[in-house]
Amino acid sequence: MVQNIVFITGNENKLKEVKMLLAPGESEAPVFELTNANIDLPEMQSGSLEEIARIKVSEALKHLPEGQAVFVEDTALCFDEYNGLPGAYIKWFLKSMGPEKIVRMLDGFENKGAEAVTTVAYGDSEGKIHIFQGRTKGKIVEPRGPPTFGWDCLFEPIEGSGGTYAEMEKKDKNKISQRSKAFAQLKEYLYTKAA
Ligand SMILES: O=c1[nH]c(=O)c2ncn([C@@H]3O[C@H](COP(=O)(O)OP(=O)(O)OP(=O)(O)O)[C@@H](O)[C@H]3O)c2[nH]1
Ligand SMILES: [Mg+2]
Repeated sequence: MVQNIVFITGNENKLKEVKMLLAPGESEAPVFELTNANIDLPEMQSGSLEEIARIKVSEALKHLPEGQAVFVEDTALCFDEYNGLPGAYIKWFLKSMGPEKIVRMLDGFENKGAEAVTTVAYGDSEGKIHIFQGRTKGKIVEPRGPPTFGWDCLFEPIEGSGGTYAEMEKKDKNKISQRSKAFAQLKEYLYTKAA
């Protein structure tokens, strides 16, 4: 039976990527159907990315009928020189400063290293929570590429071919991004559980 799973997010760019990442492969029979709900969930902030995602999905479960499977994700951008900050707070830094000033936060530091982290929390039909996490290392650079998605224009992944996320085709970003690594684990879990 094809199970329905709801992805709760207010972020159109995330939704676009996640739809691509969870699409069944050519030889795969779909085991779940993905729908989306834009519910503005309260986001508890914490130093623990896992705890943020866990609480976020618990909030989501409160809005849904019992037995509905759901997932959320929370994405952080962690600077090496800041010992992991801004982390999950990057959203608020972006909102108040914009990408240009975020780059200036590393002026005076030689090490521009950063790590993008996506943490997925999946609440299954029994309300049990499963956590999956993907990480991609890179560096913070002067903005390059269209400023359409958060900090995409200032993050240059090491695994890529030298471009920022914003300069990459979606399909290429999806080969190496922290989000693709986290969702590959969720997909694997959903497919093996159904087997
Ligand atoms: O350049 C980017 N490439 C990415 O791959 C990416 N993923 C997330 N973000 C941004 O980082 C903050 C995360 O906050 P966040 O995880 O709470 O997201 P959100 O509040 O926008 O959506 P949601 O919580 O409703 O799902 C938000 O400012 C997002 O726009 C990204 N920026
Ligand atoms: Mg959010």
